[in-house]
Amino acid sequence: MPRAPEFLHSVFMRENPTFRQKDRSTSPAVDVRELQQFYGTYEAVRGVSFTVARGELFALLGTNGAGKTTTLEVMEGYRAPGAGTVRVLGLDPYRDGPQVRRRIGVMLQEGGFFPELTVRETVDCWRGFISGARRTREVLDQVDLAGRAGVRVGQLSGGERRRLDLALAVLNGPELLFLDEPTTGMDPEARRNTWRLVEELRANGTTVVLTTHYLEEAQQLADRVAIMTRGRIAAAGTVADVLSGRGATITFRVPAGLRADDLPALPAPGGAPALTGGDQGVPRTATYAVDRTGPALAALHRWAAGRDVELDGIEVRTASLEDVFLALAEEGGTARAEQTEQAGRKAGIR
Ligand SMILES: Nc1ncnc2c1ncn2[C@@H]1O[C@H](COP(=O)(O)OP(=O)(O)OP(=O)(O)O)[C@@H](O)[C@H]1O
Repeated sequence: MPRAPEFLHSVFMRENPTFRQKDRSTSPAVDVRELQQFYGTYEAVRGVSFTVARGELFALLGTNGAGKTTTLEVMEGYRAPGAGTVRVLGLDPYRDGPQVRRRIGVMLQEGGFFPELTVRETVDCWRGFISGARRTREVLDQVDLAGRAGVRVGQLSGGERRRLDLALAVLNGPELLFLDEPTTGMDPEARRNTWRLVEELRANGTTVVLTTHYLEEAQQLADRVAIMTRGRIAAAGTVADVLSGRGATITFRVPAGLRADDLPALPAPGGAPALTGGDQGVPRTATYAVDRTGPALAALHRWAAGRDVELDGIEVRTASLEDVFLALAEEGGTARAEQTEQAGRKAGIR
């Protein structure tokens, strides 16, 4: 037997199908299905699907021109989907724009500010557009700009401007925050402070969707990531999911007096190591790329014990997000070729 509030809730939901459809608590924060987006005839986003759960921090990664910002702009309601469906907090962000915008915060790649206004005046000015906005002082404290409140925006550093962008994005106390490359232009300390702030927001229940070029940022912050290349999602999941099965490298200094032929073939793709160094005082180093570290290390230790040699400087390094990112970028065409193509297109069409 349901208790009274649950019972009333279930009756209300049954009698109000429209409300049920927009139920805030059960629908994912973001639900993107088979999204396609075109610029003229160019298909910038080619059938992308993912969901972001409430309270999750989701990072969209990818090479330049992969389609991250375009996907973000559809989620933010700035563009109608070319094909497919997008739901944000259970609503259609394009059709239900005003309703959605009240509940989300958006930090664009480049915010437009009036350089003559001070930081405080800028925030006050934005507060005028928002009902129930948070207090200026509170928001400036949160982004560590309270000490710069009286400074003209034109005199802020690049990193400080990004923090002002962030202040404006969280002014309405959003349930869902979109951050497009939030730490670009920040020094390492400011970047870490921003990570702390984003972690605090998430700890307080805010859902965060971010794009970033800093892979350690995604590795540090994200519950789940999706890596886009050329308009498609090439890998997605937790960082551990994305790294799983991506292998590792085993490196050690080649013992003195041994030739390349003396080194063992390990259970690894190709079996043989890559050799580096060996002249001008640089020690000769062997590196094996292996799928599974256990059998490869066991074989290496058997070989070393049999020859009575030391494996000096041995290091086992599992694949990082950067390794996976670069491998995927190469699979989708080299990142460099892609960037050149994008630059040409941007120059011609934008
Ligand atoms: N207004 C536009 N007109 C024409 N092409 C565009 C336009 N905006 C984006 N594009 C193209 O669409 C593709 C995806 O661009 P998008 O900005 O979404 O990529 P991105 O992954 O965010 O890249 P970056 O990391 O460089 O910001 C690119 O090839 C880009 O050149």
